[in-house]
Amino acid sequence: MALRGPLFRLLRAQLTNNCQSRAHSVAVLGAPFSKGQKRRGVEHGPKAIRDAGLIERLSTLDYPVHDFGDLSFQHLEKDEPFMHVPFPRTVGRANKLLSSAVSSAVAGGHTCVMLGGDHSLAIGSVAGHAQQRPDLCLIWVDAHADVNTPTTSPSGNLHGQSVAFMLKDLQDKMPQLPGFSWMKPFLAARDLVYIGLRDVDPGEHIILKNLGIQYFTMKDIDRVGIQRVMEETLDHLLTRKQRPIHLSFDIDAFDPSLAPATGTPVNGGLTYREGIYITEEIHNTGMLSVMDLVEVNPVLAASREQVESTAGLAVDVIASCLGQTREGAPLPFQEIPSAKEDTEQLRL
Ligand SMILES: NC(=[NH2+])NCCC[C@H](N)C(=O)O
Ligand SMILES: [Mn+2]
Ligand SMILES: [Mn+2]
Repeated sequence: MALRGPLFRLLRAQLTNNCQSRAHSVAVLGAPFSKGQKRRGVEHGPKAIRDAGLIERLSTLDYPVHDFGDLSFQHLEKDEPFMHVPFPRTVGRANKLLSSAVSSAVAGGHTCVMLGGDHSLAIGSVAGHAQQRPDLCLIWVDAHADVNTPTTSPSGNLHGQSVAFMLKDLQDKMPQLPGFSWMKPFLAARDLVYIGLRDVDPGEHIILKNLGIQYFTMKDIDRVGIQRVMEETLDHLLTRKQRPIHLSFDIDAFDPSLAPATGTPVNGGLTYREGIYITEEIHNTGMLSVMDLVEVNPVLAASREQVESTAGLAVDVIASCLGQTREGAPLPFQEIPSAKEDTEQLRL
């Protein structure tokens, strides 16, 4: 008997899930770093996320999980600002170190989870990923576009400029910053999609429009819904070919009522369900290769509960990227019921 219809789809989904979850081990890499902005505390993000039970949660998902601990970053004493950009050499050096660590994790066959730290770390994380997978595409989930250049940046902070370092199309707008001679821009504007934007600086708006970057603001999500946004995102990035996804997830994409412990909160953010829908859809592509979870700052929380809810949300996002579902875990391969039993169950 040929297998067709809902039963076939169920079995295929279970087999795919099993193949996906067995194909990769997960490498967790902590990046306790805060010099991409001026507030203290975001360097404690990796500890807060681990304390919220990350490793335990990931080990329920049927992957080998390797926690590689935290990288150790140096703060350089002599690090004069470049224009109004603070700590350029410290940020450049930290990202160089992170890029080799991510590159090795990917080369070692792991799906890599980078815990920040501030969002300037995406420079090293995506660059290290691109060393191994030059064909990657980037999904940036954030209230902010982080695509300022040193000239357009209102704050000077490098966590608001990460994407500008990556884009080949912005090369002629980027001065050579001390600390960054190790990297060359590697990303085409068409290989990037933003989701969740609601605080975009004037210079960033011009860059998004001039380069024709695909982006979905919170207003777009209000208008068409998160399902359509994800369909369009994945069509845009994966239709021409299947390729590795880098997800850079800034916790401030969520509404501040859900993620209060962060440095640059903006009202009107993602709901819990929108955020988890994004990560479920990314997991379902089977193409997630590296993810960043950044900007959890326990020091800025008003209470212990706020630290726990923000870090707990980070754990939920990461677990959902790696296959935790809202419909229960897929059955292990051996326990898939026989076709006959299953047909009977479906009839019930
Ligand atoms: N990763 C972040 N939280 N970035 C916030 C950036 C805020 C502002 N656009 C700036 O460039 O300073
Ligand atoms: Mn942000
Ligand atoms: Mn950001």
